[in-house]
Amino acid sequence: MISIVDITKTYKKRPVFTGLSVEIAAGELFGLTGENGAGKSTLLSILASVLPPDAGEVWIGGKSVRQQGNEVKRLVGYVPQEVALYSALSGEANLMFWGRMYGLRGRELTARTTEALATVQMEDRRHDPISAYSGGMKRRINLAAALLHNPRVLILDEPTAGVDMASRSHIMDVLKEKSRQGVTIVYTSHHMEEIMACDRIGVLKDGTLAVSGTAGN
Ligand SMILES: Nc1ncnc2c1ncn2[C@@H]1O[C@H](COP(=O)(O)OP(=O)(O)OP(=O)(O)O)[C@@H](O)[C@H]1O
Repeated sequence: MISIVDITKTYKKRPVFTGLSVEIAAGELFGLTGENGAGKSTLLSILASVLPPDAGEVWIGGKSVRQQGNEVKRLVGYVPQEVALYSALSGEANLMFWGRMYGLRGRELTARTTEALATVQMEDRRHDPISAYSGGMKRRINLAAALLHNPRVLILDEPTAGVDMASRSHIMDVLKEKSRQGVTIVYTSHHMEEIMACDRIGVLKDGTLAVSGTAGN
């Protein structure tokens, strides 16, 4: 489902990775970890078609992130590390906004918003403005926004950072269920137990990716 072929990325002459390749199968829950600055967010932004690689190619569902970025974005739900929400609007209004951006309208938009709020257990605070949410609640709404259009691929940059333990374990359950339904998930975390729950683990270090196990396992 995701094919990363020999990609290179350099910031101001400092290489983040050189010649990185990996295949991620449909329905796989792939955990990515590594020290601060190892390049996890950079790799995820490339997969989400937000940042181009300097060289190499990434294919998602057979589409090139370089040449078919807009089609890739339709296939992908992306949660960046920074929370991107309108603080004056309620959680529900933020989700409705994102849903419209994904082309959802009318009853479908309302139903998907309600479903996403339930998935991240935020129904009771749906009408409160984002400015009244805790950091963990904002992360949960950000994750809900990525789920709205039922994407085939989820790219999640530390979706549980700042989230309390009970909600983290609920989010992991949601991700495992999505993966069982065939959604391909690439997920970063600094929590070892969350990484260990993945089908395969990739560790980024010194510009290379060491991967445990075999694709499809
Ligand atoms: N816009 C940028 N300009 C210059 N250098 C950058 C930029 N973004 C990231 N870097 C550098 O690229 C390297 C990888 O950063 P990245 O944010 O991908 O790491 P990370 O593994 O996600 O780290 P963390 O665990 O802290 O989130 C770091 O050395 C970082 O300083």
